[in-house]
Amino acid sequence: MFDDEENRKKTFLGFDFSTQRLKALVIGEDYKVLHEAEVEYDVDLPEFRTHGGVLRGECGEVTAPPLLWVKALDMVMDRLIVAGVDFSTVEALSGAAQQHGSVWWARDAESRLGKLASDQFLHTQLATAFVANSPVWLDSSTTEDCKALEEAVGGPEELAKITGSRAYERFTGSQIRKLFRTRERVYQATARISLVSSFACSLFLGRIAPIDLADASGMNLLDIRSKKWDEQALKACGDDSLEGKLGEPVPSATDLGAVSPYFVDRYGFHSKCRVVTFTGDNCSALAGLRLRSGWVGLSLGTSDTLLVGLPEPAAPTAGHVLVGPTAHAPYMALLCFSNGSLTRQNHRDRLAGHSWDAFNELLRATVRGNMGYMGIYYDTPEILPRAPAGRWLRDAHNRSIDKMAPQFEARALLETQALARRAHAADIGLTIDASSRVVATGGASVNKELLQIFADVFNAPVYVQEDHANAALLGAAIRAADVWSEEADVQLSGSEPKMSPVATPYPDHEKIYGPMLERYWTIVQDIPKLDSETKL
Ligand SMILES: Nc1ncnc2c1ncn2[C@@H]1O[C@H](COP(=O)(O)OP(=O)(O)O)[C@@H](O)[C@H]1O
Ligand SMILES: O=C(CO)[C@@H](O)[C@H](O)COP(=O)(O)O
Repeated sequence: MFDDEENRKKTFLGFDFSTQRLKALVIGEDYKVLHEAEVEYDVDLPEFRTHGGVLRGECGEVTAPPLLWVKALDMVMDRLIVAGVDFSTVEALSGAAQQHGSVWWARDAESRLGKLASDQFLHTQLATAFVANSPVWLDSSTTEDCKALEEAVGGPEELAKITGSRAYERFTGSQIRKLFRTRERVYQATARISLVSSFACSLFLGRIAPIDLADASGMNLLDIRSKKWDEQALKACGDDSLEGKLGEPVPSATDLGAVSPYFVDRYGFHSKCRVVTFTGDNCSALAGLRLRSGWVGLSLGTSDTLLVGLPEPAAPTAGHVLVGPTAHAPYMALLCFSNGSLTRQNHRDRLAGHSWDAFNELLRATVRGNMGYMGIYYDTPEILPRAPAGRWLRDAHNRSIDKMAPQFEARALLETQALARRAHAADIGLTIDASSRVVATGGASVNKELLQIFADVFNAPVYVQEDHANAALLGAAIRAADVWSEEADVQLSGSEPKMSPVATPYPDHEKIYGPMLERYWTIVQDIPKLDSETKL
């Protein structure tokens, strides 16, 4: 280690508080990954009794205990030490988190954050810092609140024009409204409301961190043009205290200050280590992939999402437009499908045991197009299209069937998922042409059989980033590095990400998947209760 401040080794730390696990990674000045660690909630913290990182209620409520995330942070920090991280070299840190979830802080929480004892874990000191479990993005229990919010601002189109989205059950505005309506005492006992991203940031900052503008766009409360809270939407979701509980949102590239003394004393961070605004995981993935025009990001995490950078805001009829996380992407479009990796994993377990290799063997036992068998599998209520949990299977004549052989089920699940992603992307006007490429990331992006299906269905080559399979996590560290470099006026050698093609479409893709794309819409029409007022 050098004594000279300028020549000191410089590293950047990123976190991803995602649905199923907390991941952390350290990059060097060249943005190459030096160390990594993760904590899987279900496995490493079984005392919280989560399944897939969440707790499910009987009427579509899905929550997570915020203390789970705090304890996971205690654990991941220790795992980073074991991995050999020297925290004194970290110049800046930032993070990503699952979007839309809200954290409800008790009155004395902020003062506690400011005077944490460094000889104790965070989770023992913050055990009573929260007044409620956190509703998360899988929650679908707020249909009534969505309707009221849309009515209050003049209808769904008007809400989409202002906030970038029609009302969605999982968005924070309707979640806040529900808590205000059904648990008013808890609402009144709440000093501040954070998103999961700003909550996680607060732990490092030692005070409640401001909400990031990109992630704030997933609340149905922010005017995405003026970048201020929308008064009508706030009024529809809470009382006069709501604006104060949320605080003023800030751009994603904001240096919020130095890391709290707790981390300096306990882990040996430099006292000047900067904390950069934490953002939503999809926003962070867009930043980590550094998407160019014509490229479509495909995040295959617990949810599947499609991400595209936009030069200007828009009012989508479906999906979302968010304030962008970087100067290169002033706005971004996001399509989210709730039945992603966890649904694939459930059916893998059912059809092939606990092995992806065995599942891929099943896929290889069938042909592309699956002899006409198709299947929509919603283990959890779906967001796009808005639909209840259920299963809709079809034979080659489009007749409804109850079951099919395991190899046909395996391919039907994956092909119909990819067709749905393409169909809904086309529905919001996303065109795929000869210059398009799909850039895949997230846990399932290591599965080449799956990526081949996406290449054929999208008629575009699928690339993955060579540096790391998790762009949200890498994006968090890169954002920290970019903000630090700008402020310190120090050029870092971090280069453009290296992308490798992993799947290219076969010449007969259109013949096979063109008709299936049309059949997808006919199956969707058979799914009951699709109107916006029906409870999921
Ligand atoms: N080889 C694979 N094929 C398909 N899916 C995989 C494979 N390996 C891991 N996954 C899936 O990746 C998911 C986790 O992805 P990740 O991006 O970490 O999710 P999240 O960020 O939402 O917690 C798991 O649900 C798992 O099923
Ligand atoms: O709700 C959304 C996006 O609108 C989800 O994409 C969450 O942000 C969860 O992300 P993953 O844990 O699946 O990456």
